Amino acid sequence: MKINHTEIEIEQLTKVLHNQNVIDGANAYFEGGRVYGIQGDSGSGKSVFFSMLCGLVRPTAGSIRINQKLLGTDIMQPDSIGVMIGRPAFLAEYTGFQNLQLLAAVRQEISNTNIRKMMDLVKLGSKERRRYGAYTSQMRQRLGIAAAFMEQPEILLLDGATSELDPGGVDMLMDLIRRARERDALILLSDRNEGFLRELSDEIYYLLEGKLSAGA
Ligand SMILES: Nc1ncnc2c1ncn2[C@@H]1O[C@H](COP(=O)(O)OP(=O)(O)OP(=O)(O)O)[C@@H](O)[C@H]1O
Repeated sequence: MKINHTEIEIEQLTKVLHNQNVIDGANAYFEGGRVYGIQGDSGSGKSVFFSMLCGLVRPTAGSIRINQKLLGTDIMQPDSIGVMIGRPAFLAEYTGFQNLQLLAAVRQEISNTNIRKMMDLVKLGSKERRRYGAYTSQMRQRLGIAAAFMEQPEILLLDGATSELDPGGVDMLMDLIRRARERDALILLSDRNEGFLRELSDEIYYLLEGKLSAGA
C-alpha cells in the first residue's frame, strides 16, 4: 500500500490530571520515514502522551495536527494507525487468528492470507489453533505486535512493545520497525529497553516533569 508522507504537528499540548500537568506545553514535529524514541521515568507521562496522539485521551489544551487535520475536531482518530499501549487485550475464547480477523473486518483492507503471513512473521503461525486464553504472555505480546503492524499503518505508536519478548522476539520487532520506516511510516517508541530504543531511534525526546525536549 502506498502511503503519503505523514506528519504530526504538536503545539502547546497539555494534559492536566488531578491538578497535575502530566504533559505541559509540549511542542514537536514528527514525520514519516523516521523513528522517534520518547524517554522518561516511570510515571513521566509517556502513555498519556501516546494516548492523546491516537485520540483516546483528549488534551486539556493545545493541538495535535495529523496531516494538517486537527485531532478531536477534523478527525476523531488518525486514519491509519497501529497502536500498542499497555498490555494487549483480545477475546480469550477466540484463536489469535480469529482475533486478528475480527480487527481486520473493521477496515476490510487485508486478506486472510495477509493475516496468516503476519501470524508467521511474529512466529505464531504454528499456534494457529490455540485460543488466546491459552496463550503465554510472550505469545500475547506477539499477537499485539501482529495487530499493530498487519495493516501497514502510516503511524505506529509502540509503548512498551518489547515487554515479555525474548531476544529473538526483540530482533523480530526491530526488523518490523525498520521495514515500516522503509515504507515511510512514522514511528513513535517508548520502551524500558534502552538499547532497543537507542538503536532504532532517529531522534530521542525526553519527558521530564511534563516537559518534552529534544535530545541528542
Ligand atoms: N486515567 C488517569 N487518571 C489520573 N491520573 C492518571 C491517569 N493515567 C495516568 N495518570 C497519571 O499520569 C501520570 C503519567 O502516567 P503515564 O502512565 O503516562 O506514565 P508513563 O511514563 O507511561 O509510565 P510507565 O513508564 O510506568 O508506563 C502518572 O502520574 C499517572 O498516575
